[in-house]
Amino acid sequence: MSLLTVDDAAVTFGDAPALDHVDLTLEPGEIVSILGPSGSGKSTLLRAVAGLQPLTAGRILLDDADQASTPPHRRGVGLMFQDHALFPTRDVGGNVAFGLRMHGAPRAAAERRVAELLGLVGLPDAARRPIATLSGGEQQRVALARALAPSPRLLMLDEPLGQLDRGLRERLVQELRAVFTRLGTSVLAVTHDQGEAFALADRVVVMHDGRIAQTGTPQELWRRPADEFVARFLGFGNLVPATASGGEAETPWGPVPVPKDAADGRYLLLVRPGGVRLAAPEAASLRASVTARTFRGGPADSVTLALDPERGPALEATCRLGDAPVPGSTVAVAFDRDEVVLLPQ
Ligand SMILES: Nc1ncnc2c1ncn2[C@@H]1O[C@H](COP(=O)(O)OP(=O)(O)OP(=O)(O)O)[C@@H](O)[C@H]1O
Repeated sequence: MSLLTVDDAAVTFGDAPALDHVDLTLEPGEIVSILGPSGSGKSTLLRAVAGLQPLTAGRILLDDADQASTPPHRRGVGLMFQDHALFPTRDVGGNVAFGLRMHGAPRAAAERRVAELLGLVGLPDAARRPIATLSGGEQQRVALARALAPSPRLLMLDEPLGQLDRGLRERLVQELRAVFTRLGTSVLAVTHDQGEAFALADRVVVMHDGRIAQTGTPQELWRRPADEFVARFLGFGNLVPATASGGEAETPWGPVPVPKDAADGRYLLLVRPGGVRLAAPEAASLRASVTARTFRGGPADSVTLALDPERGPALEATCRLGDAPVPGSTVAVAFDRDEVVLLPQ
């Protein structure tokens, strides 16, 4: 039995659909990220599940029970928003205990739970600290402890790390995943940041104009974006129209090898930057000049190259720093079949 079932859910403001007949399930213990650009309907979906946004059509089920007549506070879901609004006049412990006391937990039990949660989020001795003395990252952890305290059956996060700087976000997202995995918490998290979605979730749902464009594990989305929108949203740019026939495609760059099992026909062809290889001039038929190179770092000492080929649109390639040609030089380019994806036109 799925924990959450969104069944053909629609929300319309005026005549514009904010949620356009969306189907989604979430299993117990699963962490799902909703990823999409601004205005794609992410928050509307979250608010609908929480009961804060009525549906125009369709159903929300939790543990198979239709929630149409269940008010938000009886749905057993926890919410943590970007603007996490801690109570400034209560100390850390008072903030974390808030939901517990609301649910009628006795004081001693609430205090034990607060101590347990503050330990879990890495602030074991902070219960009596005033909110004003906390850094942004510490406030975020307190907000998380507060949302987790009543043990919601589903925890929903709306851009939970949106206001923090990049380094802190990357660290916190790993901590969040570790905490959720340890507790077995079921999570639905909204973000417009691909890195955050990939680092946090077991499964990512990409939204576009109120619809689900693609659902899959981070690896599946990265390996096989379903269409041009998803590919571009994930940052892929090497896209050209192509006609495939017999394991090869005719493209503006010339012939490109395509997956062996691809049916003949017309496609939009994507080459991931890692599949644009710098080759010996005699081994490749496409020459390109290097227009820029950007050091990305990481364990592979990776560099991104901007290439201007003799035919076809600009190309992006990645290589190791030690192998990277300097801007202004001419290289020969070959395409790696395994890094080519054929998308519908
Ligand atoms: N209360 C409202 N009244 C009218 N239109 C709304 C309302 N709430 C959302 N919308 C519209 O619905 C669409 C989806 O909005 P939503 O906030 O769900 O998008 P989002 O993906 O969460 O965007 P963001 O990342 O900017 O928060 C947008 O076009 C938005 O303008």
